[in-house]
Amino acid sequence: MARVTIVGGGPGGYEAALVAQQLGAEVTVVDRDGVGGSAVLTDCVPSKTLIATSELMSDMTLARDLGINFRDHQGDPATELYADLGLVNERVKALALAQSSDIEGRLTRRGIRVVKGAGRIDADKRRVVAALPDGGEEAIENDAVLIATGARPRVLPSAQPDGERILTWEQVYDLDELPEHMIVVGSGVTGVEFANAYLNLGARVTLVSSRDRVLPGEDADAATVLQDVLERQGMNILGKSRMETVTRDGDVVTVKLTDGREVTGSHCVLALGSIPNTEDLGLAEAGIELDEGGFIRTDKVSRTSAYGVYAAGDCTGGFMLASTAAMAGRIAMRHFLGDAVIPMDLKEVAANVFTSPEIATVGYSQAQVDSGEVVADTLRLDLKGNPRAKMQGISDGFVKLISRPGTGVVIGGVVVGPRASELIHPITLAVSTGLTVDQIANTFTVYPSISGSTAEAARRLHHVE
Ligand SMILES: Cc1cc2nc3c(=O)[nH]c(=O)nc-3n(C[C@H](O)[C@H](O)[C@H](O)COP(=O)(O)OP(=O)(O)OC[C@H]3O[C@@H](n4cnc5c(N)ncnc54)[C@H](O)[C@@H]3O)c2cc1C
Ligand SMILES: NC(=O)c1ccc[n+]([C@@H]2O[C@H](COP(=O)([O-])OP(=O)(O)OC[C@H]3O[C@@H](n4cnc5c(N)ncnc54)[C@H](O)[C@@H]3O)[C@@H](O)[C@H]2O)c1
Repeated sequence: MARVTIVGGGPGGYEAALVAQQLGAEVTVVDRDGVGGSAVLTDCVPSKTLIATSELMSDMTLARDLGINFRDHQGDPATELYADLGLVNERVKALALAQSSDIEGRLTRRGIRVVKGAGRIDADKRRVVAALPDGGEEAIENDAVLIATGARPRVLPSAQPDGERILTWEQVYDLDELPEHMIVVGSGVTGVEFANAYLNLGARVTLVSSRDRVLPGEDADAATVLQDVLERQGMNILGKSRMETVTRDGDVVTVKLTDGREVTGSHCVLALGSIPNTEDLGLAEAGIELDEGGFIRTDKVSRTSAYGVYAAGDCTGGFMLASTAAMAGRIAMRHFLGDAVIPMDLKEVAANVFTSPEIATVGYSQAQVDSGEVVADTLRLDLKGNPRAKMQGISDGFVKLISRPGTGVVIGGVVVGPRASELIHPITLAVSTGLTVDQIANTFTVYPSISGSTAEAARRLHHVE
């Protein structure tokens, strides 16, 4: 029986473990901080649970537009909603811990051994050494190793988190009161999601964005729509602003920008990107190549430069998502254990920014079309003309389709709107299976529905010969 050791129990590691066990291997997962990884314990799951509450707050704030008012027990109008952040965060942490223990239970029920400890590859690659919490060590012999150790928040010497008012995204769940004024530094996906969540929860929010618009890596039209909505709702977005230092004096946090300006608030979240957990793993000694950012270099079937050693997930960089981590881990195990392998195609990855509105994307981007990297037709259809959107009071958002000229094969798409994360699926299916705009256009959609706009966009891309 082939023996596989997986170092890291996040989505990259635990999904691989399940596949390897299914394919007949004897599997050990060595995990340091809790099965489920950062995805479940500190990043993806807690942030999306917090956002679920913040979305509800935002919907309730908009209820008046749809004819709903609130009144108190005496029948007097009540207008003020507030979030009890202590309760919200208790729910967030409980849900994350429960999910971690569900996953661990699933692994152990399948006969996968979980070792709590920090793993590293021995100079002899056939062995992983786990440093155990009691100070002891365990050497685990194996035929293949998967490294899936993830990444952690990037911090700077000039902006040291104190866990109370200057926070990484992992530390925000210990807040028991809503910050009066939250300053979010960094306007990538993490920064924008937190800025939007705290705004919806009722905090004053300033977002320090180093570029001229938020979400520099996303579709420019989508980022512009989101930025307009956030500013309309009162967020102070400081564009082209780089944080130099963050300091705290009592209850006041000061963010100093490189141009000398200063912003003061009650709290600050640092969302400056991630660095890979690739130190102290014995990688260099095992002949495993890293790139200049410290990420493990892998090929499309998750092989590293060392025979028998695979890597998956955030420690390899690229598209840093739970879904891609899980897929890379599964691919590694299928490859090693001789099952049919379909190499990872990043053009088929659907991703979502969980803001209000959400931004979901798949495939080639408008930027790639505009730069000439890919030749395509693009069409953007705003949701404000959609009957369901009108009924629901949705005025911001659009569907964008990107298709090959001539054949009409769909190669990309963007949806901006409520639950865009769900609406992107048919477009993802089209991209991965090569459907044409005409096939989408000729598929029934429910009337009235937001997805009617996807079909309508496809109809508008039809070429009459
Ligand atoms: C705030 C935030 C929100 C996010 N939201 C989403 C989202 O909504 N959707 C999405 O798809 N992605 C999201 N992501 C990205 C997603 O969380 C990551 O891509 C995902 O966690 C990567 O999984 P992984 O298995 O590579 O690593 P991780 O989840 O980081 O797991 C790695 C595990 O390895 C362990 N480990 C590290 N070193 C060792 C060692 N030496 N020995 C043993 N164990 C070790 C760690 O303790 C951890 O348990 C978000 C990221 C952030 C920061
Ligand atoms: N919904 C999701 O799926 C989700 C949510 C969060 C994160 N993620 C993933 O995690 C990965 C990382 O995203 P991220 O947003 O954490 O990191 P990022 O690297 O994309 O963004 C960090 C931002 O911080 C800015 N920055 C750095 N130093 C700064 C300074 N001194 N002053 C001002 N700005 C500064 C950078 O310019 C950059 O725009 C992404 O690949 C993303 O896909 C996914």
